Amino acid sequence: MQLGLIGLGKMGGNMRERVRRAGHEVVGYDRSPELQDVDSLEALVGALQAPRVVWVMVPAGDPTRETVEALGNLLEAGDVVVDGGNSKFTDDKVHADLLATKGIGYVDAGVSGGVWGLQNGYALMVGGSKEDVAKVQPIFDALKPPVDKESDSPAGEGAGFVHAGPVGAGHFAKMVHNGIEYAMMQAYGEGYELLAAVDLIEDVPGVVASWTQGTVIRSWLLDLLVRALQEDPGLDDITGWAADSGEGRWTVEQAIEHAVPMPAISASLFARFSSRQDDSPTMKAVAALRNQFGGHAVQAAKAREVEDPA
Ligand SMILES: O=C(O)[C@H](O)[C@@H](O)[C@H](O)[C@H](O)COP(=O)(O)O
Repeated sequence: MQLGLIGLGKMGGNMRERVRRAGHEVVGYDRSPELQDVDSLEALVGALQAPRVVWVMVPAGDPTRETVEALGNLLEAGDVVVDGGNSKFTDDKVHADLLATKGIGYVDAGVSGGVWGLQNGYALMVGGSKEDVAKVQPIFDALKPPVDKESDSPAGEGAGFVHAGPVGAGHFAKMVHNGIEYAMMQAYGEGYELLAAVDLIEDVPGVVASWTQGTVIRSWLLDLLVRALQEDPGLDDITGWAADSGEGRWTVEQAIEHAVPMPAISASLFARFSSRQDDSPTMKAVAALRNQFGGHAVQAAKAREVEDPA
């Protein structure tokens, strides 16, 4: 079948390639001329035969909203828009309702797999009506990981793809996935730090590597930590600064709304905020208070740099 794909960056570019390898025709648009197959959304829509499927793979928020709105003015009844970015699930109903006024369908797809997806396939968590999802299914089949017949996973054919529910369910499932991702990375990171903190352990990368087979905590993230430690055994080349793109915050927001206790995921989110502080105002206050009530020692701040009068 034909697919229109908007956004050909790290994710979209590889997805175009994977879908093409499965024998489908992909017409790609990106703002960067060196990546694009066509040079406008109008040209992309014009190159596809109805009913069209157009997959949006641009950053969440305004770029996705603007693209969906533009497509609403270009597509026609019976076409389907897929948002495959990391959009907040609450955006999906807004997008679906907007497109529904023109009879255009909408499917939200949480996509996991990062830069490895071209090789390994992309896990897909999908929301939308049965009818709209069915129109996109050949593309989902091309993108998803092949079912591993050797695997002992109890998921069987259910591994790597789910139609999780109506519009919004795909991005909600992906949001929770990412919350779990935060907490798992945090747990591996904390374990790594303790191993590295003691003289008793002489081969930290070796311990981590040994855990990748047979243990209860083996996982793909652990494999990636082994890889990172092979490239940079003491992680000396990077600083402990971690960004977040919103999914962890939305997961914790939902946990609060539904009174779901989420100590591990919320702690891992807050650890990222801490990672971006040079000097914690909270801990300054704690140190100041200990000093006030108990005369406990504080560490003097580094002398402020004196401005060069020249
Ligand atoms: O499953 C995936 O492939 C990842 O979850 C991916 O989608 C993730 O969103 C970004 O790599 C960074 O997310 P953060 O900036 O929130 O860590």
